[in-house]
Amino acid sequence: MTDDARNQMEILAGALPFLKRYDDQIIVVKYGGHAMGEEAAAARFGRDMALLEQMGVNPVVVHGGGPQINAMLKRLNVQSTFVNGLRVTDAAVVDVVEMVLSGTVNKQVADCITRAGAISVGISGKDGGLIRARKLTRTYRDPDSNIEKVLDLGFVGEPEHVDPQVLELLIAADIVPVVAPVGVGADGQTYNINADTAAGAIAGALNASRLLMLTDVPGVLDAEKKLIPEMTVAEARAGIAAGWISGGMIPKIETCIYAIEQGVKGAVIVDGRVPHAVLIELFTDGGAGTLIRP
Ligand SMILES: Nc1ncnc2c1ncn2[C@@H]1O[C@H](COP(=O)(O)OP(=O)(O)O)[C@@H](O)[C@H]1O
Ligand SMILES: CC(=O)N[C@@H](CCC(=O)OP(=O)(O)O)C(=O)O
Repeated sequence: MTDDARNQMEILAGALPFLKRYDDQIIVVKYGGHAMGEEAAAARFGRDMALLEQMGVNPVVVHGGGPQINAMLKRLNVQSTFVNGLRVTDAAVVDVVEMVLSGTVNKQVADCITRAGAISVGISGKDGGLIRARKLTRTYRDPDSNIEKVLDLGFVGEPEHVDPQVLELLIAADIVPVVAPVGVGADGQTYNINADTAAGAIAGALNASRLLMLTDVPGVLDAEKKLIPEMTVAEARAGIAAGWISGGMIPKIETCIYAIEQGVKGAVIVDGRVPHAVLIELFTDGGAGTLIRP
């Protein structure tokens, strides 16, 4: 037997306790638009999801697509801005968001997993009554008048109710579900939901054992830009208040906190650019990225 073969078998044997831990468990993976990157990375992600399924773990993918939406808005000459990491979404923008997320991106992600040998089906939060949404209302304190005001982000939604039945049916049939973060209101209005928020709500409704947030940074970085391997909910909240956690990292951290409060056992922010980041996180002692804990 060669050294390579022996190493391979050692790695496989080392993964055994972790395989037992995650056997038949649901792992929700948020696959960010920035993490999708080039074709080779997407193919690798597809293979990792197919491998998890083969190992008896049940991955559920919730994807983003912020950069992909930006590119399409630019092509169509439609303007949009962000406030606290959320896209201000008017009627024209929501049409493009739905087209890109539920269309191109959703099908691409499911296809990567299917081509890697699993069966994957892409749906949006509008399918099977998965995500009923309501308009997101946020308040902020106006610095000039010091008065609390309502922030209107247009058709940005938040999950009001998640019915995981359609996902449970797919999981029971050994199909890997891929979800686009688009929801529908009681009145039929389509809402643009931040993908992190959607992933957290789905992880909570499915009682997932892990929520993994794949992005394009090594994890949460401190004020000196050093990776924080582990942080408490209180420390994360302090980082947002102090401002060294900002932009797109805010909905990510808030989602991790929400998921933990819903009973998800661990929420981790992982660098999706690192090859096999999900497998390293799940099947090694050291893990990867930043673990948020109660
Ligand atoms: N403390 C922090 N640690 C790491 N990233 C941060 C932090 N504060 C803000 N960010 C920003 O958050 C971004 C990740 O969020 P986002 O761009 O929305 O990712 P995704 O598209 O993967 O959801 C990083 O690229 C970084 O610019
Ligand atoms: C309300 C809101 O901001 N929605 C996001 C949905 C996509 C997303 O979250 O994509 P990433 O995970 O790649 O950032 C948006 O319009 O960009």
